[in-house]
Amino acid sequence: MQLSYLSEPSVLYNLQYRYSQDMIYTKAGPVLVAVNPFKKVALYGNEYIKAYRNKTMDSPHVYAIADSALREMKSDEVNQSIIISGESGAGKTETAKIAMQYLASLGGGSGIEYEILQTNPILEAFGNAKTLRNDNSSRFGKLIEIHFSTTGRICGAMIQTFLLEKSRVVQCAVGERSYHIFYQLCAGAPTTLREKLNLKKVDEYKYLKQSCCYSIAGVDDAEMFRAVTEAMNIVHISKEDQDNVFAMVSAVLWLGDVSFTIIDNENHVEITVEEAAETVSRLLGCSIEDLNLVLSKRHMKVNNENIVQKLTLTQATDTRDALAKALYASLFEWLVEQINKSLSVGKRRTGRSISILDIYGFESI
Ligand SMILES: Nc1ncnc2c1ncn2[C@@H]1O[C@H](COP(=O)(O)OP(=O)(O)OP(=O)(O)O)[C@@H](O)[C@H]1O
Repeated sequence: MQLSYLSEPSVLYNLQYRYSQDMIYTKAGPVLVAVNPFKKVALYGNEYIKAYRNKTMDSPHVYAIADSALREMKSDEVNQSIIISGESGAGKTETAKIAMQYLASLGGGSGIEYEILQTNPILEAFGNAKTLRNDNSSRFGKLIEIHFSTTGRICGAMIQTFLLEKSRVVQCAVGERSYHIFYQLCAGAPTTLREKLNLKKVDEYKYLKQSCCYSIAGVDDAEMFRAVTEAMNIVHISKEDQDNVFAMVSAVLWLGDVSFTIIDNENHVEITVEEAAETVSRLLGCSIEDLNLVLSKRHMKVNNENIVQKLTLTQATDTRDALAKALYASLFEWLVEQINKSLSVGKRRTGRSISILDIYGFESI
């Protein structure tokens, strides 16, 4: 904002110069430009929060943006929105979390702010994956609406998610991973759960094997699994529901291993009754016959008549993958629903809100 001559080279030079001094934030009118440092920078924490709250610090920062949203919400009595945009790996999700931390710190007190922050590990486990650009890439868009009471305290929140990348569940490029939760569950499930869900090692599942990538440098999936279950406890997802969630995650993995046997010379198939089919039907709570019916036959209604068409190998494989994607997407939606119930504002919704939009990056090469 202080540049005398505004041109692309001078803007870029200044961004680069500031970046080299670890000044990753620059102000351009009401817009904050954040350049991903890809390392820990000493710009966050209680001291900084205090300084921005007391206005003893005024250099460009996400805290300053969150602070003005909070102030304007209170003084003008108008709801505020913070829109975070940028390409994949730019730092949107981290920036959204930093803004949430500031709001939680200033508007906290009831304890609900801690629950709101704990939704991050859950949504990241089920909706983030390692891509070639970003080890923790959000594969969905998120809008979080944080509600404040008339006294300016956080009283609840509502999360909306958009466009989860379902195809990743069944197909994944070499060097990338599917959703973190698959690896976390296999690495961190305690023995009893492991036996109940008949869990194998990650490199034994067809869906996970195709990308030849099982771990992320510096990330302990078993430890992350414990963090996710802890976060689920905090947002009041019962132990029984958690077990059901993990049963569905395991069912999706095992679905990828369900194979078919050709039964005639027109390439029609039936499900092969072996460990994969048995495990899937047990975890889903249906019989193998029902699973076979769903995966190897198509039911149609023509002129009020029910017609059953046998599927070929390719069609049955596509149906199996579609079921895996639909199961996973429903599970993700269900989780968001449970989180929203736990954070529900309900009758406490008396004041205003600040929304943070973190919409996922576009891969431009
Ligand atoms: N302020 C920051 N300080 C330190 N590291 C950061 C910061 N912002 C981002 N990073 C690093 O960059 C990585 C990618 O950031 P992030 O996941 O927020 O990107 P994104 O824009 O949300 O990407 P996608 O669209 O793929 O989800 C983070 O995992 C973290 O390592």
